[in-house]
Amino acid sequence: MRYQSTRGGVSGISFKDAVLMGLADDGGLLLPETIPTLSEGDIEALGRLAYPELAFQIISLYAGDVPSADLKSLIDRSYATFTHPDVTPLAHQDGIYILELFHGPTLAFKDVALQFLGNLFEYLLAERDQKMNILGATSGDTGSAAIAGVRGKQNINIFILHPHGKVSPIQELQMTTVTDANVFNLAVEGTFDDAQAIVKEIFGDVAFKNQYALGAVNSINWARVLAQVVYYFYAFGRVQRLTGCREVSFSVPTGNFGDIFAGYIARRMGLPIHQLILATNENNILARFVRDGDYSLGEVVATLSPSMDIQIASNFERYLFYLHGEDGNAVIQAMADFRQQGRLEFTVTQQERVREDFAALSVSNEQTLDTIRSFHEQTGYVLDPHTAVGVRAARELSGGECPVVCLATAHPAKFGDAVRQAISKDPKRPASLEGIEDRPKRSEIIPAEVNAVRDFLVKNAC
Ligand SMILES: N[C@@H](CCOP(=O)(O)O)C(=O)O
Repeated sequence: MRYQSTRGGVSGISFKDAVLMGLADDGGLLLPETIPTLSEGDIEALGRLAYPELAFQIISLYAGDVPSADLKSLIDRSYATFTHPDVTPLAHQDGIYILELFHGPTLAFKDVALQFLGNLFEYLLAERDQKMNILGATSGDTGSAAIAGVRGKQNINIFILHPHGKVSPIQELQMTTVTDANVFNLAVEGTFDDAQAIVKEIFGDVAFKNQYALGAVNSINWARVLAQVVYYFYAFGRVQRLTGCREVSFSVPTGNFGDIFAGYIARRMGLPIHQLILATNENNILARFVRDGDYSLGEVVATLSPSMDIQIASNFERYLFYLHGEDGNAVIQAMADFRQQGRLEFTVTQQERVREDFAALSVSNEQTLDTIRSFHEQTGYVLDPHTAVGVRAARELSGGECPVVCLATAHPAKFGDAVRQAISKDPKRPASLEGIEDRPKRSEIIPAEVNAVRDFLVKNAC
């Protein structure tokens, strides 16, 4: 399998090189040159596998340059850190299947990919006798998961930018209480979009990127998306065996478009996904895009689901690539138009295609609280606010023709304030959060300026 950039300036590179390159050197995002397709029989057989074995089968299709035994051992180690034997168990509550993606070390779906990516980086660096400085941006969950994936590892330093004061208290503590010498938390005086723009600009300076061996942990890194494709197959297999259904719908709370893009890839591989429901909070650019073709930039607003407080979704460029018939020049033009005008126009045909690919809903804070409350009343199950956004969208948009899986992206204990507002009691705390408030902390407040981050990195790079 070879990889190409959405902007056409990089092609023919291997999986290993794509993982280490992160953002493509032409500023685009990397994608496989072809998407392998699977037969109905293959998919049914995959659906019977245990999670690590399934992950191995799917990831192998895209990572042919990693010897099988090595890949298997990387994957097995990555999922051994999950506290549930099924890795991503499926709960059935009130007619909806809840795919619990939060049993990893930092209690969010990001662990599914970042436990793997941390091990993969370590493996690739040892093989090439190289070092890496990871630079990433987080609206709350990616940061701690990436840190957990590489803390204490040899030859890797990690620099994570989060928007100062705009992540939940537990999310912040999960990052800042990791005081290993290779971990640097930077609280940026701005929004997640500011932080992500800084990261992308620094990656865009290819000479600097190469000099400091920068690595990407955000879903701009193809390995992130790939590892997330796996759980769509897993959920499909489990639900198919339970219900005998031919198709399954998925409702996906998403801010950076990575998680739902993984579902889009799964569908391109042949997974019979009936509806892919894109669920956003009040930062609704993606929902407006799907529903009305209105892709225009708004202000980032703070909501009860802070991990989705995003306007500029980085993976959107990957979808644009397909929407523009895999034409890199059209993507370059679209990205330039968006930078200049803060909006994009789509033809009627493109808008129709988008509505075939996705359904979408923007869910308000009030509706989020109402969903946590009513779901709890009906089932006793406590949703985190992001999952509540997904459940709300599933309820409103799925036609009931086939089962719906809602991706449960985080554990409710990460968002105690929102849960308390909804059900007047605290969510149960998993053991990993016990005493987190009392641990020593380390982070730096930094202006939302490229040079400030660049200087910090230069001083602290490995
Ligand atoms: N919601 C994310 C934002 C970064 O997204 P990513 O998938 O590109 O890492 C977060 O919680 O940090």
